[in-house]
Amino acid sequence: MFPAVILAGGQSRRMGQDKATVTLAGAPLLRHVAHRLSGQTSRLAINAPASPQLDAPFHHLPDTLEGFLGPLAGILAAMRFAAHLPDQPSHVLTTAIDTPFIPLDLAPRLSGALTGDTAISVASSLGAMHPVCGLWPVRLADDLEAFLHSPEKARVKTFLSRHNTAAVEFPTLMTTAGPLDPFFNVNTREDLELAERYMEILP
Ligand SMILES: Nc1nc2c(ncn2[C@@H]2O[C@H](COP(=O)(O)OP(=O)(O)OP(=O)(O)O)[C@@H](O)[C@H]2O)c(=O)[nH]1
Ligand SMILES: [Mg+2]
Repeated sequence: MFPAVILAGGQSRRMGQDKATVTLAGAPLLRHVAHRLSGQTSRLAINAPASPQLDAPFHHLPDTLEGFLGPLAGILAAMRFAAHLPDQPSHVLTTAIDTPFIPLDLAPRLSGALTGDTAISVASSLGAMHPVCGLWPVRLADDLEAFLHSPEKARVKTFLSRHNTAAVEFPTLMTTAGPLDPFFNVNTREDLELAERYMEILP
């Protein structure tokens, strides 16, 4: 199993409140993501500017580069964290704070795609890639840091295009209200209301 880092280093501008602390079905979003990752990872950390005021027993990782450089800055912090772990994992899993329905088989399926020359494995659903949800080789940390200093910097997809990347397609979740994208993204208050309704009807 690989370590995992929940990326919560964004500014939550659309939500207007730090998404790590937003409550869904009576629990912070962070709890939902951590719950869905439990059993899939060797250890869990959260990437955020400040340690969330939650009773979370997770390791806290601030970005290693300043200036809100986007999700890749969090992915770099995740790689640097993994590189210092005693078991020296080859890869680190990342996922966003605002996706409370992520697949329960996320890590094994992403890791199953790491064959041959494939360096990075990222999630996809309904034909769309979710580039912040992936398995990243720890050895690419210096390359990523150099990329973050280049003019193209922030775009995750540009970084992915520089490496052999596998996109792993995940099926929709079946609910009584129809299919639900497992990577449904809670960015706004309206998304949060929708997520509340989905929580009630998830099997
Ligand atoms: N470490 C780090 N993570 C980021 C940064 N920007 C976004 N992220 C993370 O990337 C994921 C996707 O972010 P978005 O939902 O697009 O952006 P957000 O900043 O959370 O919210 P908005 O401000 O409303 O766009 C989330 O897990 C964010 O926490 C950043 O500058 N640094
Ligand atoms: Mg988002």
